[in-house]
Formats: sequence, C-alpha cells, structure tokens
Amino acid sequence: MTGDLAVNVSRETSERLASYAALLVKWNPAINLVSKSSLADLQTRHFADSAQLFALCPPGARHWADLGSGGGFPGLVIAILAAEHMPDLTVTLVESDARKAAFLSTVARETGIRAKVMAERIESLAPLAADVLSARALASLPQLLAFAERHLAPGGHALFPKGATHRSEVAESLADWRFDLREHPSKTDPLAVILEIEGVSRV
Ligand SMILES: C[S@@+](CC[C@H](N)C(=O)[O-])C[C@H]1O[C@@H](n2cnc3c(N)ncnc32)[C@H](O)[C@@H]1O
Repeated sequence: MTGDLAVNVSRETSERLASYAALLVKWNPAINLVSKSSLADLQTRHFADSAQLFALCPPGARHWADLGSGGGFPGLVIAILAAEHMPDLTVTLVESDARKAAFLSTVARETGIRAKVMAERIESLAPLAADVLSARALASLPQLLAFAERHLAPGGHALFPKGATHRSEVAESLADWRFDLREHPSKTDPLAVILEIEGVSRV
C-alpha cells in the first residue's frame, strides 16, 4: 500500500498501512467504519485522502489532534506516517463511539504505533493545545472553528478537508469568526479542498 500517498514510505510503513486496511475490512461489517461503497476504493478515498494532510504538517509540530476520527481517517494514517517521518509527533484521536474507539486502539496496538485514543465527546474535553487539528466529515465549518478556537495551541493550524460546499461554509463562517485561510486543492477529489486555518478568533 504505497501508491499515490504524497509521501514516500518505507516497507515497514507500507506493511502497517496494509494491516490497518485488513482490520478495517474485517471490522467494517460490524461497526460501519466507512461506507460499504467506498471499500472498493480504500486506497484513494481514505488512505491517500488522509495522507495528503500529513504533507501539510508544519515542521516542528509536536501534537496533532484528530476530531471525530471514526475509522481513523485522517488521524490513524497520520499516526502511521508520523511513526516513520515525525517520531516526536504525538497523535490524539477523539472518537465518542466506544466501538470505533476500540477499533482505533486495536489498529494502533497491532501496527505497533503510538496514538492516544480518547473515547469522549469533543465538547467535554479540556483544551487539547494541539499544534495541528484535523477533522474530516465531522461538522460544518462554523462548528469546526469553535473546536479550533478551544483546542488549538497559540499559532496552531487547523486542516479541514471540505467538499463542494466549502465556499458557502467559509462565507457563513465570516459572520462570526476571523481567521487566516489557505485553500489547498485536494489531490484525490477535483471538487474538494483542504482548508488550512490559523488565527481563529470570534468577531
Ligand atoms: C461521519 S464520521 C467521519 C469519520 C472520519 N473522520 C472519516 O472521515 O472517515 C464522524 C465521526 O465523528 C464522531 N463524532 C461525531 N460527533 C462527535 C463528538 N461530538 N465527539 C466525538 N466524536 C464525534 C462519530 O462517532 C463518527 O465516528
């Protein structure tokens, strides 16, 4: 599992990603980690889509937090890539569904990577002080900005993959929030972008 990941990976990392994919396929019928239709295209729809965020990690980041990790996208892919490329990066995965959180812990254990799984609701967490905050398919941008305000360390970056609605979500957010925005085109979906956001504050 090395094609189109936007990052060069060693054989060990490739084997970890393959083990993760095998566990996902095994657990998916019981706990619906990803849509059944996307299983046929796991590599692009989930692995490459997640790995492109790792390429945007600011150098020197120490703590990456992924909110609403579900089956581990992007957070678990980030943790596996970090084990090879950024071994000092701590990765926290927040997932309130206990069965999905158990899956995340199982993959971390079986692949031998470090990831801190928090089986809690985001709203009940103490501030995470993350250098990088990610969330895919979790909430609208105004809600994500509220999470970013609470959980990013000063100077931290949020990376939010968004689909075709991103322009209207940004416009809606500007009523209540100030932030610096860079838009990165998605490498896996021509209609999608990754919103890189810094300096979040309320209007
Ligand atoms: C649509 S899924 C997306 C999962 C994954 N990020 C992905 O893109 O494949 C959203 C996930 O967020 C979790 N979630 C939703 N609201 C949450 C909350 N308030 N706190 C923690 N997890 C939450 C859900 O249990 C679900 O697994």
